[in-house]
Parts: sequence; structure tokens; C-alpha cells
Amino acid sequence: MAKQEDDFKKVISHAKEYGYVFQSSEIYDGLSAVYDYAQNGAELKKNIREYWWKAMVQLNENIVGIDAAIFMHPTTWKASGHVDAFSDPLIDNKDSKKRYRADVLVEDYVAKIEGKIEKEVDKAAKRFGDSFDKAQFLNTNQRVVEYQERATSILKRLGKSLENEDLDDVKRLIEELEIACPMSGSKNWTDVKQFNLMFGTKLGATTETAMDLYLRPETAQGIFVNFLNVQKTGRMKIPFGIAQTGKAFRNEIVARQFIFRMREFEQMEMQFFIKPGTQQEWYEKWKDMRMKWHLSLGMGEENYRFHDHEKLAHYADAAADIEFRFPFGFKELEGIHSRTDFDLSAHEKFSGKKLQYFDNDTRESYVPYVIETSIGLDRMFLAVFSKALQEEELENGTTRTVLRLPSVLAPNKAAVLPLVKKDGLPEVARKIIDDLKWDFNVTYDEKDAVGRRYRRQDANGTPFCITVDHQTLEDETVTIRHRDTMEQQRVAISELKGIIHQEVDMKSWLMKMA
Ligand SMILES: Nc1ncnc2c1ncn2[C@@H]1O[C@H](COP(=O)(O)OP(=O)(O)OP(=O)(O)O)[C@@H](O)[C@H]1O
Repeated sequence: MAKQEDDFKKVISHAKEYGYVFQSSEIYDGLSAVYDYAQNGAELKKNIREYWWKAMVQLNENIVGIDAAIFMHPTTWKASGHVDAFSDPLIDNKDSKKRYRADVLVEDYVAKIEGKIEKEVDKAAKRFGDSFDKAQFLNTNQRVVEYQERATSILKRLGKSLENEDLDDVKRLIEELEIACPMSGSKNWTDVKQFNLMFGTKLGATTETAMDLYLRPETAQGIFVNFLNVQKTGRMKIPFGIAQTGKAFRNEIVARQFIFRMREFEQMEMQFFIKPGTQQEWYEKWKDMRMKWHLSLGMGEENYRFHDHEKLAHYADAAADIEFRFPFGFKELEGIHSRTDFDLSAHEKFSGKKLQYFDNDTRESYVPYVIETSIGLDRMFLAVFSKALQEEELENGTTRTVLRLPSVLAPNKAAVLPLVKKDGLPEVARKIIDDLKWDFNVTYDEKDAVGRRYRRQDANGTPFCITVDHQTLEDETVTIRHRDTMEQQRVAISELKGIIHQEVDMKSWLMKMA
């Protein structure tokens, strides 16, 4: 645990030190769970967004993108269920005055039981070696079976109490499990209350005419209310999708873990409209396609897993998360939801407007079903950034910090370094930049010894360093150094563009999805 915390702290401080993420309004001591993306962070974020957009919109003839407003008519949120149901159960500890999500307290308790199971499995695996059969062990070992039953029964009871809105029982459960406040160790709890996560604001200048609005808590509804406009003007035929990226706002009760859980964040969502009855097939397809997108970035298959939901949201008939191994363990990165016709039907009802698709072939109208893929851009940023940050022991006994970002996402693709600040080398370096900058983000660095500059670019995630030296003046060649292997090659200046393109072009990365 201590190592995990330590690794995570390194991620946060590296993000700040190298111009990726700053605390918002830092000079005023910051704003909790709100962050700003700095000069490198904004580029990385833009590249992730583009990587998603190309995969979803550009490569699929039947998916189009929109950009809906953050403000929406307030009835939208009544229809979607957010006014009534977008809340979390909260509980306060009377001694520490700390606020928690009651369900998360219980889930953390269950996670500890699951940790015990994992420990037993590890012990047995060591004891039995090759002959260890994990499935059989889980089914037959008395202690493990008891742990599993206990974990399941706690989660079942929690699920049932939440479903029945029996918040008193959630409190009873916390008391029966003797869960203590992680800060103070106190078990002196308030009652559990529901807390709506939407931020309210007002539209209009005068008190009498001002209208209560919400900042959107998800981008999806901007797609649903535009479903028919897009379908008609784009002459879209089912199955088809509408994609969107944009800000969403949630007044999270417990906002921690850096950019993993923010109060203002960005989502990349796609709603895929299908014929009722085909949802199972499309749900499986989209699970598969989204996983392939993640794997195309080469961050290791072992760092992803699916988590199929048993407890479903009010709008879903199936749901799964793609979980990623963050520095603090496996956690949700993306959700894939089979949303049935819940949203479109609700908007039909609340708006009084028909939101149906007319099928020209069968001559029938129906409300389409929807499969949604929804990923947090900031969470994806954290996934990429935290996995990329590595400390490496080198052969000469030193260590280097290297940010192994997938080169397609790296903010700068190359740094051009004159070996010395004289003899005309800076001028040649600038000329190289002037040529490359039309194709890539390229940066210039002349300060310090070249070895230190290499390390600085490694820590910044720049895939290539191009060094201009005295030989360059004679034969128009330079050294190109690769971030990951630290290998250096002597190449002609005219070859640089081709070498960089080959490594960073989105096409070759996205083709790995096939
Ligand atoms: N507060 C947040 N900060 C950053 N990203 C978020 C936040 N809430 C949701 N997301 C991202 O948006 C995606 C889709 O949102 P969704 O409503 O399905 O999340 P969720 O199930 O409420 O997430 P969680 O269970 O972590 O609160 C999530 O998979 C996540 O990547």
C-alpha cells in the first residue's frame, strides 16, 4: 500500500513539475478536485481526444460527431432521471466532521475481505506450485468460501437497501460491520442522506425571469435530444452512432485521487442507435471494439479487465466497465451500457415530441435502443500518464526517469538540440525546426550538457531527440536518439521527417485495432 501511495505521489508531482497538470487557482490555494492542464498536458489531452475521435467518427461511416451546449433545458434532467436519481448516499462522521459516500465505506470494507481472499490464493499458489488449480481452490477452501459468502451477502444487502431507498438500513449495515472513520477511527456516524450531484445555476438577468439550470452532469443527453435532428439531416440509417466530447460537472462528495475523480471533467461519449432486440449483439461488439481501442496503445493487456455489473442503473439492461490498473489498483476507466429505449422514450414523454425512427425497408416506426460507450478523458489521461512514468536502472548504475507515453500521444514529437551554443549550430537547429514544425510539435533546447537535455526530454515524454553537431555542418547529418531504447543513429536531415512520421502517425497506431 505504501508503495502504491508513493508511486501515485510521484505521478502527481511529475505532472506538475513537467507542465502537465496544475491545481486550479493555485495562487489562491486551489479549488478542491478542479485542475488545469498545462502546456504539455493540454497537448496530451488533445491527442487522446483526437485518437478517440478518429477511431469513433472518422473510421466509422455510420458515426457522426456533434458538439452540444453545456446548458440544456432543465426538463432534460427531469426526463433523464437526474433530478430524482442522480444522487449518492452520504454520511458524516460526527467526530472528524469528514463526509463519505456510505456505499463506498461498505464497498471498501468488502474490498478488504477480497484482499484477504487474494492473500489466501497467493499463499496456496506458492504452496502447490504448478499443480495449483485456482478455480477449485476458490470453490473448496473452507475459509475462502466463507469470505466469499460474507462479501456477497454484504454487497447484496447494500444493493437491496439502496434500491429500496432504505437509507436507515445502509446506516445499520455500517454500524453492524463496525466500520470506523478512516481519518479518526470514530464510529460516531450521522444518518445517511441522499445528495444530488448536479450543480445548479441561473440563466437570465432578473430575479423574476431567471430560470434554474443545471450544468450538465454527462454529455449523453445532448446527443439524445438531438437524435432526430441528426438522423434526418444526416440521412442516417439504423444502426448509427452520434459521438461527442465535452465538459461535464458533478459535485462529487468524495473527490480525491487527483484527476481520477473531478468536479469538472471531460467525457467522450458515443450513443449507438439500434433496432430493439439487437442490443445483446451490439453490446458485445462495442465491448470488444472499445477494448481493442485501448489495447492499440500498447500499454499492456494485463492492465485492463472487464467488470460486468450486477447492480444496474435505472436506464440499463446490461452494463460493464473497462477497468484499468491505476497506481491505486483496478478502477473504472470506461463504461459500456445497454440503455434500452429509456432516454428517447422519456424525452418523448416529457417533450411531447415524437423521437422515432422510420424504417424505410419495413415501413415501421420505432424508438431505437441505445448502446453507449462513455469514457472520461481525464481518467484516460491519468491511465496513460501513470503507466508511462517509469524509473529505470541503467547499465552504468544510474537511474533515469522516463515518460514512455505512446509516441502518437506525446505532446512534443521531437526536441532539436544544438550540441553547443555557437559555431552556427543553433541556426541549423532552428532551420530543422522550421521544416519539421509543419508536421509535428517540435521543441528547441540548448541549455545544459546534451546528456542532461536527453534526460529532460525523457522525463517529458518526447520520443525523439535530434542533435546537431559540427559534423552536421559538413555532411548535413544529425544524430537521432530514441527515447525508449536510448539508441542513437546518424541520419541525413532529409530523412528525419520520414522517421518521425513512421513512429507517430495515428494511422499505424489505430490500425492495431483491427
Ligand atoms: N468525477 C469524475 N471525474 C473524472 N471522470 C469521471 C468522473 N465521473 C465519471 N467520469 C468518467 O466518465 C465515465 C462515464 O461516466 P459514468 O457516469 O458511467 O461514471 P460513473 O459510473 O458514475 O463513475 P464512478 O463510478 O467512478 O463515479 C467514467 O467511466 C469515468 O471515466
